[in-house]
Amino acid sequence: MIFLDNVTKQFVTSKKYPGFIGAIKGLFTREKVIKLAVNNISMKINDGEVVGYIGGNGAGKSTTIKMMTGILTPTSGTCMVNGINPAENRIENARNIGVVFGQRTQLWWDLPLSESFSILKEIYHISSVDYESRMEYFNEVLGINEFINSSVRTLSLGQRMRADLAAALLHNPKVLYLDEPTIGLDVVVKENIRRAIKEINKKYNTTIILTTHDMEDIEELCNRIIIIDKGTVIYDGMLADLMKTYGTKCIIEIEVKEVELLQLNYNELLNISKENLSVKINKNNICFTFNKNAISVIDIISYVMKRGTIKDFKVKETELSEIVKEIYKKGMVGEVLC
Ligand SMILES: Nc1ncnc2c1ncn2[C@@H]1O[C@H](COP(=O)(O)OP(=O)(O)OP(=O)(O)O)[C@@H](O)[C@H]1O
Repeated sequence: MIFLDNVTKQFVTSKKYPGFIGAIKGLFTREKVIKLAVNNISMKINDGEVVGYIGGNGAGKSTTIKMMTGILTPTSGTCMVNGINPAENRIENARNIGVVFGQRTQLWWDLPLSESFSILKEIYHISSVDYESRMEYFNEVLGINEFINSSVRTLSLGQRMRADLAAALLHNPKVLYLDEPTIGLDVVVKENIRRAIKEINKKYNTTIILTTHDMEDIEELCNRIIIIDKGTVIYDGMLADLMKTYGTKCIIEIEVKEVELLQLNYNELLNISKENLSVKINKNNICFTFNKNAISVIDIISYVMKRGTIKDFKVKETELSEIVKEIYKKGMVGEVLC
């Protein structure tokens, strides 16, 4: 279990002055600047959960993960990972965690991949029996045997990500931190990586903390999300609840045959305010943008069908990426959309 209670991290840096004179001045003045990167956050993540930890650039995600991995010490508050204080027991904590950074590899660049795995086996004191069975499993879910004898520098980005994931999991850690695990990958490889992550979570009950800007990763992998903004947790709950509350906007575009249908006042006829339904006409298309809590897709379609012929229609629901974009811009105030 991961447990954070009122955790704060502040960085103290020296004030920088612009230009050459500024640089000289900086040498003689000791003016400090305090940056509150993480501000009093609390969370509890149970074993086996897959949690999306998201936020805009500079929100405080990496700082939080660094405290969970023991790289940084909290300025105040309690951070415990599987009963261990990571900053005080870095080595013990390292045995329980795996980390994958999409942007950089943790493997030995010039060595064949098989050698990297052999080194990790020794570092983590993995028994030969466990090593063999895990390698077999990683080949099943990640297909690593295809390139096991190639040096890491020659691997494609997709192969390298699969190798990095296997390497992070070789010692069967209880917690896996994934930082942008699908960045730069094509859609097929992304799908494979996500499927492997799901399988590994199911097989080993690994707790997974995923930080990403890719909302498809979140939708595919996480039931729960935690959103951080300016160092503060602004949402911690089920993804489905966030979608239900904030994903109320829906768009239907209906192509009709009769021109009379284009001239109706739908707000009046459907008895619905302009706030909950806006209608735009474009050639023979009527575009309804509406709040799903006020009126349903079926209501609108059946109303139009009763009065004329529908040639075609398209429905577009609000995507998670749109909701999250609005939350990053405006915070969690009121209904974000519609
Ligand atoms: N070592 C440091 N010294 C001073 N300030 C820092 C340090 N590390 C991070 N910060 C600041 O703390 C804030 C949070 O940074 P952090 O790296 O945790 O954000 P993030 O959410 O991971 O962002 P991104 O998505 O861009 O990686 C930022 O304003 C950053 O500039």
